[in-house]
Amino acid sequence: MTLAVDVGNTRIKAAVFEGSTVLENFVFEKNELEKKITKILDKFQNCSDLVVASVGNVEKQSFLTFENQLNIHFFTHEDIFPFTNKYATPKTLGIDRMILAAGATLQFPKQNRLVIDAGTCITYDFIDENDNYLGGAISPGLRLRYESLHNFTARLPLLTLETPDSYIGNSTAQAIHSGVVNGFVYEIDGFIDEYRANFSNFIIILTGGDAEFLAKRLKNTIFANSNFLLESLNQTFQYKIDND
Ligand SMILES: Nc1ncnc2c1ncn2[C@@H]1O[C@H](COP(=O)(O)OP(=O)(O)OP(=O)(O)O)[C@@H](O)[C@H]1O
Ligand SMILES: CC(C)(CO)[C@@H](O)C(=O)NCCC(=O)O
Ligand SMILES: [K+]
Repeated sequence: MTLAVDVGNTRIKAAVFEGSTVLENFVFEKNELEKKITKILDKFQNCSDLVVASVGNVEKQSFLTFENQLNIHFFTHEDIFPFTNKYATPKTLGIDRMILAAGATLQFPKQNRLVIDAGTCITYDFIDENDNYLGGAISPGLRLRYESLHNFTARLPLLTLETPDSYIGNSTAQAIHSGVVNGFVYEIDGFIDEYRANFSNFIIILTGGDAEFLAKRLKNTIFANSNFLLESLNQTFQYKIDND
């Protein structure tokens, strides 16, 4: 059994895997890390490996208390990945994006792949059919958009996610919901159209905290898998064991 842990910018997500099957999913805050992992390992005593991808400010040291219980693998740029990294600044590429790209490469061999992760930030990652990771885009996520409108203005209230009535927002609240939600959807549909115009034979993977909300609203029909990062972590770890 493997415990996969994804330390995002907002919260932590984890899953226990038996082979490629998820036994249970967990979501928690950074200050609960040690307590929650202790509880998970109490429940799943057959866990032999703990694998981590962290883009938050949680470092490897935070997991060392579990070192006598199981093997810990904290993914870094030094690991072996199933794609060729063509990013001009490979060392600054987020480890979450590398894991997503690895998962896409392993799960969908020999085709063009676009991974869209709608989390704190929206990230776009493109891996071509020859397994070259080319890059993509980073933009503010849904909640970040609501918060920035409020934080950087005097008069805009802090709202929480709501489906707008129309693209023509007829009040401050509706104008904000339209700007944030419709803007978000138009952005993603726009990117997908651009990729479709330039590449054939490609698959889109949509994941992240806002994936399900988003999937229903896109003009392009794509399948959402909120667990894709955790599944990819588990798979990339297996790939590492097989290829190291
Ligand atoms: N309980 C929740 N807490 C925070 N965000 C949530 C929650 N439920 C849904 N969301 C949505 O999820 C988005 C954040 O996504 P996610 O949880 O994947 O981010 P994250 O933990 O920072 O991970 P990453 O850094 O990998 O994006 C927010 O834009 C928000 O709209
Ligand atoms: C973009 C985020 C914040 C998304 O989680 C993360 O992947 C990150 O911190 N990336 C570093 C910059 C880059 O990927 O080029
Ligand atoms: K993200």
